[in-house]
Amino acid sequence: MNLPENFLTKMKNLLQDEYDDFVKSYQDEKSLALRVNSLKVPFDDFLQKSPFTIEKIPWVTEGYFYSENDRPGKHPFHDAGLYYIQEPSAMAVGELVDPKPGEKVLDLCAAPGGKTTHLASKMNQQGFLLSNEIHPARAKILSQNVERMGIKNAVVTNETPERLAERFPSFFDRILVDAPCSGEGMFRKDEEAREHWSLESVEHCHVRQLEILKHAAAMLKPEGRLVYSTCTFSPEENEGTISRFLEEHPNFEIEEVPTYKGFSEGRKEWVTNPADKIEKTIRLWPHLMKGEGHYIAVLKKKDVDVDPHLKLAQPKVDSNMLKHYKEFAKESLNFVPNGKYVTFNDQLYLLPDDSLSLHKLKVVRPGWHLGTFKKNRFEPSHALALSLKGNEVKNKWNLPLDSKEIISYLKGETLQATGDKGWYLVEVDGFSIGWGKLAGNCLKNHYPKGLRWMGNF
Ligand SMILES: C[S@@+](CC[C@H](N)C(=O)[O-])C[C@H]1O[C@@H](n2cnc3c(N)ncnc32)[C@H](O)[C@@H]1O
Repeated sequence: MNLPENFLTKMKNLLQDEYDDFVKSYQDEKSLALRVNSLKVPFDDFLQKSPFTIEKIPWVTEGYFYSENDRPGKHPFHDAGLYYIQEPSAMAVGELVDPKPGEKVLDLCAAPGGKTTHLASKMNQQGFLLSNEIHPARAKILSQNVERMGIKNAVVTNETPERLAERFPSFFDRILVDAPCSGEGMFRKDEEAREHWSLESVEHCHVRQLEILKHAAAMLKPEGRLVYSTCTFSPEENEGTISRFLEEHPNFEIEEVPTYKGFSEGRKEWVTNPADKIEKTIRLWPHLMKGEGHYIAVLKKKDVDVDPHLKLAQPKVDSNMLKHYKEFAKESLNFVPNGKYVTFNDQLYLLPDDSLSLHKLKVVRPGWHLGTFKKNRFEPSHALALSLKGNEVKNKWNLPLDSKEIISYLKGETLQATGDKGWYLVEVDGFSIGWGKLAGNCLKNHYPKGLRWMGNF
């Protein structure tokens, strides 16, 4: 593996005796892992049904290593949102954000959604999760992952931290800044990160990180938790960024959090003017644990803010559309999902509790997508299917994991079926995966075209 020369020299100076072990770790295979989505499947059920060879990751409640012979990315359980494939060190971040159901949580740099889907799983569909991504194409991928994992209480935006800070002053209980960084910790798995790296990019990232943190700080409630993480080793972007941030924000302090075997301390001696307790921040090293390089700092806001005047959402909803939706819900579901509805063009959504006005923000997903209006009828969305359980619908069509039909369904083919006419929640081994519409002994396939499997399986 070709590692940048300047990077190696810098690491040698920093790590000294440890350097040889560090460099050797680049010859090891990267660790493969997945995180079980507790919104879709209780852990015990997953362990019983898992088709993979898995082993618990000590530092993550929901995390498991899988073996290199497994292919969890191309599996019906993946499409059903039973797990998210995620780097094992990255899972430590969600554990330390530790959001609780009912809280208001912001993930400011969220795409493609590894950590957002982890936070959502811990929130258990209760509270308000704002997942933001500044790059439009990446924000779309984030939104797709929110959908695949069956998350109901997330809003996805494509905004700058600055514009969000204007809208959400002192609002969130917890904020995650998983900052854009020079990516040194990902060199083992990401060739692009190796190619784009330079000493200048490290400095550039440090400046951008401080800017993002400044806006995050303004959005946190007093006593709230701000978690900062990177996937790089450079002290400038880790202890350096945090020390500088704390200098500029004396109303924040480093919080001590429990760590695990293989986690290391922040390095005071690697920066000038280190913040008090900087050694209580966390470094994850590839030569000391089974995972890539990461840095995590958990901060607490100490001050008491003035009451910010927040503008609650006053969503607009088309009453005709709502009528059709309620008819669909009465015919096809065992309950009517309700709350604050909002219509965007021909789409119907439910806002999470505590939503503020999203007016004039770039919104990719304003909440739980329920469906679309088409010529005086309502068509349920894929997001609705993925977040429903079998006992919540009138009709369901279960396809066993080892059946040919599940692959046919994922390819978009029509299935033979008999039963009452109408919408059926299609399941794989009891887990919702999409919709089908039954008429005349055929289950018409409503698996989204863009997600359909191609080729032979
Ligand atoms: C480390 S990645 C996030 C990974 C994500 N949290 C996950 O777990 O899947 C950092 C993200 O920050 C975004 N970003 C880049 N510049 C930014 C800026 N100025 N403000 C906010 N986010 C930015 C990048 O597009 C990228 O998606």
